[in-house]
Amino acid sequence: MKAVLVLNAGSSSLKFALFPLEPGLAANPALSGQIEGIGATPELSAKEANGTRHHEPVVTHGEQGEQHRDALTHLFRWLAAHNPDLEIVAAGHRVVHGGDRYSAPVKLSEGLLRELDAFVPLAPLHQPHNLRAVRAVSALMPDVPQVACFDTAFHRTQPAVAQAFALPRAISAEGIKRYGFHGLSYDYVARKLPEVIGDKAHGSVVIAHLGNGASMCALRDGKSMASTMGFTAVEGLMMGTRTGSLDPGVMLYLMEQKGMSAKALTNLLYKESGLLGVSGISQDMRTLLASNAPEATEAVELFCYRIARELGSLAAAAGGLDALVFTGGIGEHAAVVREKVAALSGWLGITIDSSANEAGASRIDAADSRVAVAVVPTNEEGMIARYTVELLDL
Ligand SMILES: Nc1ncnc2c1ncn2[C@@H]1O[C@H](COP(=O)(O)OP(=O)(O)O)[C@@H](O)[C@H]1O
Ligand SMILES: CC(=O)OP(=O)(O)O
Ligand SMILES: [Mg+2]
Repeated sequence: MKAVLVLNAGSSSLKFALFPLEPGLAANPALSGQIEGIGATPELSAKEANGTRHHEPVVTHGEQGEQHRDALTHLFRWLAAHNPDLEIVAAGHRVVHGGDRYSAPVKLSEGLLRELDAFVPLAPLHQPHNLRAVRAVSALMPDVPQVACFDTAFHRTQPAVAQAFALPRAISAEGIKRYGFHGLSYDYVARKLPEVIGDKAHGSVVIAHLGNGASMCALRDGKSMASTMGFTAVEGLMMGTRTGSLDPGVMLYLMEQKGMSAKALTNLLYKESGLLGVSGISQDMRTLLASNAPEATEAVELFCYRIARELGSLAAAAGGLDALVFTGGIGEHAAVVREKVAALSGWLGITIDSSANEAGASRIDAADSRVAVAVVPTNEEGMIARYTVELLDL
């Protein structure tokens, strides 16, 4: 089987999928899964298209870089053992940051990798791991062409005003601007949307990608007009462990009055805040929804309130609101979150049908809702496979 391997490498996980190279490229992979717990007790879990599931431990050694390399080596051996006729013809990667220069996927080379290394400080939770996976594939399969698919690329259609900070020109000229992320997800959902909401997909739309990382995007005619994430993936919504937008004065105060270092602040903003920090219980929405603790309820309320606030702002950027779309692990599965956001957004013309919402339907707006409300499962891996095949002309 000739196949495209898709990799989405995170700090402690490596998500993978194999898309058979067939005419029209299958929307669903022959196999998908992840190695989780890299750095602790790594485990591979995978699911075949026919529903067969696999689980096994993974042994890794050494420092972080070597552990990721070991995890990939394990994955390649495992893939070959389970698919004796497998021929990986290309690898497509999620690379979170492509800066200002890349508004489309590109073929990877040594030179490009060095260029992308420069964005590591801008996306510390993602970029180093994304690039490490590319280098590991180069080392293990030097002849396989690789493609970088950027989370930032989809947002390069935004008007300049949506990408600007009110900073002195010299600083802005250095590339300190709003980039936006989760673009692979927005692109996939935007292409799927006409099937779900018809012509409204070409109007003013807001998509809420609510996963571990969470952001929202305003679109007009399927193109990004604005996003809640900015220079880094910490701006905007409250997330699993990230603060989202925070008065910069809080950071100055913590540095000047509390002597907090840049490293400690980075940890605070990226790893100790959000649902985890506010609840003091968990970063996982499922755990919080199942908890009776008032702190868990408060964290969920704040999460939904922030989404509703940003929805008003993005409707302004989109010049109105014809549709609201939920995606990502929370957006797709947490009916309570959708219900709460809708309840706060009645003023925009949003009313949802509670039973459709609880049943997990793809259209959840009530008959008298002016705004269409939809739930569209995202498929970042499928988008990467499609980009890779198109770019390499496979
Ligand atoms: N059935 C569910 N109900 C509520 N939340 C869910 C459900 N399934 C997944 N989630 C939440 O989705 C989030 C993870 O989203 P996902 O998009 O998978 O994350 P990632 O950004 O790591 O890809 C977690 O907070 C998880 O609790
Ligand atoms: C950009 C970003 O936040 O990604 P993730 O949701 O995978 O953390
Ligand atoms: Mg995600």
